[in-house]
Amino acid sequence: MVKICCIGAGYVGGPTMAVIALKCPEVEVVVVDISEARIAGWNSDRLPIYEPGLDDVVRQCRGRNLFFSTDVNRYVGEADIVFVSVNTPTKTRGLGAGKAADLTYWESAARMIGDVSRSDKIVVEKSTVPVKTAEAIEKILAHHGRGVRYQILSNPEFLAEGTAVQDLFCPDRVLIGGRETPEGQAAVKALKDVYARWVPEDRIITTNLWSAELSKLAANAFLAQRISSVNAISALCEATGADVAEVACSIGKDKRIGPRFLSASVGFGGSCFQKDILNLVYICECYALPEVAEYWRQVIGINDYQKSRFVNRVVSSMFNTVAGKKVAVLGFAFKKDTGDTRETPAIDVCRGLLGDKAVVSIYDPQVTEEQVRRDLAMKKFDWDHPRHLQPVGEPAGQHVIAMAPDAYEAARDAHAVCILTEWEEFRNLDYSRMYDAMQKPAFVFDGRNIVDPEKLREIGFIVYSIGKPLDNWLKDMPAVA
Ligand SMILES: NC(=O)c1ccc[n+]([C@@H]2O[C@H](COP(=O)([O-])OP(=O)(O)OC[C@H]3O[C@@H](n4cnc5c(N)ncnc54)[C@H](O)[C@@H]3O)[C@@H](O)[C@H]2O)c1
Ligand SMILES: O=c1ccn([C@@H]2O[C@H](COP(=O)(O)OP(=O)(O)O[C@H]3O[C@H](CO)[C@@H](O)[C@H](O)[C@H]3O)[C@@H](O)[C@H]2O)c(=O)[nH]1
Repeated sequence: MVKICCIGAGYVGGPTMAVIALKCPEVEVVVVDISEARIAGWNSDRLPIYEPGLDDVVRQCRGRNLFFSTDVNRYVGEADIVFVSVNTPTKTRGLGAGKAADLTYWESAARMIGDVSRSDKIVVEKSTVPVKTAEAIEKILAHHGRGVRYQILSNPEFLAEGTAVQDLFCPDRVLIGGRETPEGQAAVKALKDVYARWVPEDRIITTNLWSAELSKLAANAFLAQRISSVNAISALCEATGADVAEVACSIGKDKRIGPRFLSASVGFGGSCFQKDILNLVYICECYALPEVAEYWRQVIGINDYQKSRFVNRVVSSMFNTVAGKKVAVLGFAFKKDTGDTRETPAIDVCRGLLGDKAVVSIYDPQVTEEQVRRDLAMKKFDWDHPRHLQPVGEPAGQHVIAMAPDAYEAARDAHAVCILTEWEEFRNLDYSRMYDAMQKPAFVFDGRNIVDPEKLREIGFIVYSIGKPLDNWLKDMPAVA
């Protein structure tokens, strides 16, 4: 029986291994983690991450050929194939701070593999890493000696949260990079055989190691660039009276552009886009390519601009002050169908509102009060460390932040509603009921373009929707930072 062990039971390690276990019943899959709480969660009825369809997959194979354990040494030692899916945060100190990937967890996992291995292993990079990381891990393992032979593969993950199970069942492609030696190619084949159990062969791409590593960073940079492009156009739409949805629809009809991933928003969030672009920027700088670095940095620049532009709209529309005013925030997760709040635009928007002394009332169907308080207290990039190692600052005060049990409670007595996550339930709220319970004039700031501005205006709201023709009220109040 082939034995697989995955180091890191997070958003990637957990779902990916669950699907491998489901599709390959003859393979034993063990997911290990240094976090006892995470592993306890995976072994319980309430999984540590919310992902549609995941409960069902885990239920089918946990205890059969899927196991979760904190006994890292034992299961790594026994495995034929070791996936490494640990955190690769952005460095906050020292060389490359604010850009470079912090490979502390990665390196400690590599050293541990070297320490406990007594049999040959294929080591698979699942984490997103800088180009040439495979060379670093080869060096670490080579120096451990003991006659154990290792093959390093790059097999980056492309799943998106909220659709992880679907993405894993039916990926656009699986990418496997390996050394161009007979041993390297044999390792590539061994991993390919695992995926080939359910992924059509023509979707399994094999490349050299560096192409695979770079493809992951490039894919995320391209995706994020699309969002920054449409968001940049959204600002111009507001200035000119064009409608960003109509522009996106028109340009998306061009097959060379395509219709997906063109929704203007309050900004992209999530654990990957910003981090991976910063990583790319740093690599470009290291290879003396400052123009290329600057090009990609601007994708993040526009994203930051979009978030602050949104806050400025809110504050300027409400007579340039939100001090003491209740503002309802609907949605805190970085996108719908996930409870993940890593790098969510809601953090920056809430901080901006709190900076202007608003009283913020938040409702999100999947995010807890504890998580919101941690997020608002944490410094930039600190969220990307294992939870029990995250440094947390002074939590935001009880009097300025409150969690509401539902959207109506959040909006009661509020001056404004800000929609920051595109949860389906926010499309179908009874906005008349909400309006009746709010202060007047009542505002809706739709950061996801999910409500019909005309219908809301009929109710009486003053409405701002990203990239849509502006309400007369807003035209008179330019949002200047
Ligand atoms: N989240 C995504 O959608 C996504 C998608 C593709 C790629 N990635 C990449 O995958 C990697 C993991 O991301 P994630 O979202 O799963 O992170 P995560 O924080 O959810 O999970 C990482 C886990 O690794 C554990 N860990 C860290 N060091 C360890 C060690 N030495 N031994 C054992 N366990 C250790 C942590 O406790 C944590 O549970 C990152 O490089 C990320 O960029 C993430
Ligand atoms: O048209 C769009 C599409 C997305 N977003 C936002 O962009 C962010 C990222 O969304 P998405 O890419 O769907 O989710 P992630 O889980 O962050 O997935 C991305 O990051 C992963 C981690 O590297 C990759 O594996 C995936 O392929 C890549 O899509 C979210 O805040 C979305 O709301 C928009 O604003 N407009």
